[in-house]
Amino acid sequence: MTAASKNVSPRERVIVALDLPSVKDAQVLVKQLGDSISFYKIGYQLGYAGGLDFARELIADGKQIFFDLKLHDIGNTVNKGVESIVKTGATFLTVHAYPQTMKAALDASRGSPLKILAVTILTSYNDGDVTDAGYVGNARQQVERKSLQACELGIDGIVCSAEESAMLRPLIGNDRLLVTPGIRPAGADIGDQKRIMTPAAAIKAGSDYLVVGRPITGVADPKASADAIVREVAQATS
Ligand SMILES: O=c1ccn([C@@H]2O[C@H](COP(=O)(O)O)[C@@H](O)[C@H]2O)c(=O)[nH]1
Repeated sequence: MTAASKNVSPRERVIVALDLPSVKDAQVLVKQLGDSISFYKIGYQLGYAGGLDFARELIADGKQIFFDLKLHDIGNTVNKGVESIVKTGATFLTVHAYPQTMKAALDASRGSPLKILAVTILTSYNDGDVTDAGYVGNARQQVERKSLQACELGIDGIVCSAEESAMLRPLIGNDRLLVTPGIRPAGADIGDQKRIMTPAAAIKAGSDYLVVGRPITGVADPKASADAIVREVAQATS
């Protein structure tokens, strides 16, 4: 956990991934979760189904929004895209951790409250997947290399697995955020994730924010699951 997030409550540290097919489904879930959750992530599925406008509604209702759009394009395109995202009032936006991309995003967000997060190596990748993607070295080494590059450019935060949080914290310092998907409460279905940690272990390893999707959205009682995860985070931070 960083100085940058020291005043963040356990509830705000749990970001629910709204990976749902429609705004209607998302509205139902957000209502079910009520005050248990205050931070939502919108990615491809909902984003391409009206989620960008829905984000504005959530922000107007006092929720925080993480746009997980994983931008990667020529600098000018990324820069203009980020300018549009700044106007929504979102809190976080992801870009892939490529230097031109990160620089363009940071230039566009400068002076705004939007924080740019660099996606290093996806949590669904193991070492074999990293090799298949054409990288030299293993997942951990690539996460380290990309994170250092991102920090040199002045990135606001890193997206990685919580498995790398303890290794990264001393390297990236206390002012940058570690945002970690691939969170699985003990006994939860792992799905396609490969580099995972429990909520408590992730917080203890130094993660600032935990991204949780299916362990909340895919269970019979999402609110009970969310409350249990927030409790686990609270215990781990106390
Ligand atoms: O490396 C990454 C980057 C982003 N994600 C996103 O987080 C959620 C995780 O959902 P679960 O259902 O809890 O697996 C999902 O929206 C991904 O797109 C990630 O998993 N890993």
